[in-house]
Amino acid sequence: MGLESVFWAFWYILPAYFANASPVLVGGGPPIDGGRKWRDGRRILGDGKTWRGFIGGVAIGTLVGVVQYFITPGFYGDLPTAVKLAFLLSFGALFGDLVGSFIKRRANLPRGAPAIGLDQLGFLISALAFAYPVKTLSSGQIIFLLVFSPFIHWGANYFAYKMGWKSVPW
Ligand SMILES: CC(C)=CCC/C(C)=C/CC/C(C)=C/CC/C(C)=C/COC[C@@H](COP(=O)(O)O)OC/C=C(\C)CC/C=C(\C)CC/C=C(\C)CCC=C(C)C
Ligand SMILES: Nc1ccn([C@@H]2O[C@H](COP(=O)(O)OP(=O)(O)OP(=O)(O)O)[C@@H](O)[C@H]2O)c(=O)n1
Ligand SMILES: [Mg+2]
Repeated sequence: MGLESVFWAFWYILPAYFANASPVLVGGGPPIDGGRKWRDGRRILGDGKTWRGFIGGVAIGTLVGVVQYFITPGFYGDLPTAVKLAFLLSFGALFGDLVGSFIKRRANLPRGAPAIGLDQLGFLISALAFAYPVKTLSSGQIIFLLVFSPFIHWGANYFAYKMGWKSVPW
């Protein structure tokens, strides 16, 4: 795959990356599940999934898309398309993150426990699925993102851990 095609794949997915990373810095406050438990007696989502993180992440991811529009207008077509795409990528990423936590809680994993695969790819697959109707990538670009995103995710988490933003490096 050409370098240019790799660049556009990252450019496309950037709002989802920002949406996923932002809650670490802007999250906190009341949890989305309101502290409620599922029928198995464990939390529905857990204290790691908050309204502030979710809404803040969607807002930051969407804003990133707007900034991207002004840098490369041709990539999106027009501003409403850029907003729609960035919103769907961001919402999709954080929705996928919630589904991941739901699955982790059902598997009896405590908040913050690593779930290899789910943690690195859940948000990405969900973001790609939500954004699909507006604009999508070639299958080669999607495979590229699926292969390389886990490394970037691990790198970003390690960085956030070293910065003291996260208590665990995953
Ligand atoms: C403006 C505000 C308030 C926040 C901006 C948030 C921010 C700093 C965004 C950076 C966006 C970005 C390009 C992130 C990397 C991509 C990515 C996949 C991030 C996934 O987020 C992981 C996140 C939460 O983990 P979770 O899925 O378990 O919930 O981890 C939090 C990480 C950060 C807040 C720090 C972001 C990291 C950097 C700015 C450094 C990035 C370092 C690398 C990409 C290292 C590359 C390493 C390799 C191996 C190539
Ligand atoms: N919707 C969200 C998502 C994340 N966060 C914040 O970002 C941190 C890291 O996110 P993540 O790794 O996804 O959560 P975990 O704490 O690991 O919880 P889980 O085991 O459910 O993944 C969380 O602890 C929380 O402080 C948040 O406030 N709201
Ligand atoms: Mg985690």
